[in-house]
Amino acid sequence: MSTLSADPAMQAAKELSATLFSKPFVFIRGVPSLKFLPPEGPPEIAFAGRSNVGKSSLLNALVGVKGLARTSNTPGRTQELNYFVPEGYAGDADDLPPMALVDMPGYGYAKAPKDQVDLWTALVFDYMRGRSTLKRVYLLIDSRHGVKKNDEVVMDLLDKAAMSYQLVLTKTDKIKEAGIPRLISETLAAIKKRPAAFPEVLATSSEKHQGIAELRIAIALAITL
Ligand SMILES: Nc1nc2c(ncn2[C@@H]2O[C@H](COP(=O)(O)OP(=O)(O)OP(=O)(O)O)[C@@H](O)[C@H]2O)c(=O)[nH]1
Ligand SMILES: [Mg+2]
Repeated sequence: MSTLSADPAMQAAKELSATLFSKPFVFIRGVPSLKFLPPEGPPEIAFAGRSNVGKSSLLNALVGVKGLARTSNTPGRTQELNYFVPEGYAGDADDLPPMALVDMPGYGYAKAPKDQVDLWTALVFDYMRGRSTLKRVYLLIDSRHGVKKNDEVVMDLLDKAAMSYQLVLTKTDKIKEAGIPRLISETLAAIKKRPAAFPEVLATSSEKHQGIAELRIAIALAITL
């Protein structure tokens, strides 16, 4: 047995991830501006990244429901902070879901007017800076493009806010499998000196369902921190 699987914290996270993702998830709220945020309650996990990087697709792969979060070829599909929770909780103070997943608008290029994109970016940045129940931001990076200038800006903001984040490579089915380990080490090198970055990079493909079990376990660990 490897040291990792013998680790009691890892074992507990595996069990928690199995429980967390055993129920169907439902959409509960779209938040167009901060004043519509739900009261702070369950631990939140949010997905950030450039437009079209695959945030909504990754959320769907995590919960196992195609089309729950709306996806599109057109950058700028997700336009609000969209909250998803496991079903079966009333949502009152004494019956809160164990966590909420938050799909967010992308930053950078989108097929939408600039003013609109600026508003989405401000919404995402303000939410990530100021939400005390936000446990971790998953910052998605397209495997074909790597870390870009606007990802660096987001990481600067998260480091400054001391908001924990972890990088996730997406769409690995679009690159040669042999190139993945090198891409992971290059990405790790890019975050080495960043204080709030989790020192591990996950590689995923929502299309091929790769890296999804690992991400579920990482989320289970993150919400128990
Ligand atoms: N090949 C491949 N395509 C993917 C994968 N994940 C997402 N896509 C495609 O990439 C496009 C964008 O996916 P979305 O999930 O909508 O991306 P997003 O980051 O939510 O985009 P915005 O909401 O516009 O910021 C869609 O055409 C998806 O089908 C993947 O793992 N592999
Ligand atoms: Mg989206």
